[in-house]
Amino acid sequence: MNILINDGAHKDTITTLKEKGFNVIDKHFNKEELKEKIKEVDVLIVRSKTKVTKNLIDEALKTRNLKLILRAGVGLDNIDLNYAKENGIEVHNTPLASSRSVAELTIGHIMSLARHVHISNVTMREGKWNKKDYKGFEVFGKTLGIIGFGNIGRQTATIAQALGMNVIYTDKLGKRDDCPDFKFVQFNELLRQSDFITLHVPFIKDEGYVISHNEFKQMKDGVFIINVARGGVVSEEALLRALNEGKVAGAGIDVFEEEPTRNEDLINHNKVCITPHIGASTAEAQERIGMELVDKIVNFKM
Ligand SMILES: NC(=O)c1ccc[n+]([C@@H]2O[C@H](COP(=O)([O-])OP(=O)(O)OC[C@H]3O[C@@H](n4cnc5c(N)ncnc54)[C@H](O)[C@@H]3O)[C@@H](O)[C@H]2O)c1
Ligand SMILES: O=C(O)CC[C@@H](O)C(=O)O
Repeated sequence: MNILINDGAHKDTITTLKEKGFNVIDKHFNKEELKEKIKEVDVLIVRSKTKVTKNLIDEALKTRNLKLILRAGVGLDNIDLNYAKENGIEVHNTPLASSRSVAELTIGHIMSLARHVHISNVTMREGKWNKKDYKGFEVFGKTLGIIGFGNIGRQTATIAQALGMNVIYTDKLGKRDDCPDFKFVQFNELLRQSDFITLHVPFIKDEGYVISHNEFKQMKDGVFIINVARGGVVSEEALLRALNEGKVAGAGIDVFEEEPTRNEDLINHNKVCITPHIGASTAEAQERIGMELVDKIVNFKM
């Protein structure tokens, strides 16, 4: 069986797959190259970089070798899921393997914003000692509003609660009966009550932004926004305006409407703590993801 790992994988994943007798191609093919390569592949493994579009699937269908697409991670927005399934190609992700890592990055952004860590790193390297400008605040007692109370949202809630934050959440599926420690509120109520708002929802193209101009208007003055979910769930244009008008005091952003982002206004904004889509980029998450991929391949019935 030919397995193409197009966006890299943990070294143990590759070794284990080879030991089990699979032919592993651990190499990145760009969009054009992949159109050819996909014809000889049985299993395609991708992270977020490779876009598995209808066109790419059409190329695969010319030989019908491709039977399984594995997303080494959670979000399936880079894969044309319906088209793959309609054509008998199975698609799976690794839904739990990175939740803790993404939640920890969320808390990292919160702490950085509260204490100016991100901007101190910039100004100190410019030779400045801006001690007076960097009076922060404790997160203890502050209200964290979580939009999307799935795997990552709930992990974030647990850590935030341990820090003494008052956690409220909303979810399109409503109140979760298995989470009695956390208070469910309606979406608009969460916008009004929160000091920090963090999103942990999937990007669904047809649904558009979850947070845009109208939602910013309803928030507290001086609110902080964290988006480690997906570019496209928060409007970058609306966020920049809210930051510049002072409505939003700071933002922690790991994901962008276009990646790699070229949004210089966002990248260079003093009130933005920024990371290059590294939510799942920890040794532990990648190892767990890798082992889950191996299990899925070994148990896949060709
Ligand atoms: N930054 C990263 O590296 C990174 C890593 C992993 C996942 N992610 C992103 O995080 C997202 C969430 O991951 P998860 O594992 O928690 O997913 P999940 O499916 O466990 O939870 C998502 C929750 O959001 C809810 N939801 C969906 N749309 C909503 C909306 N508009 N308003 C309110 N609730 C809504 C769902 O009902 C669900 O409970 C993923 O879809 C992915 O895009 C990012
Ligand atoms: O591939 C990555 O590193 C990002 C993964 C992350 O966004 C996910 O949805 O799992």
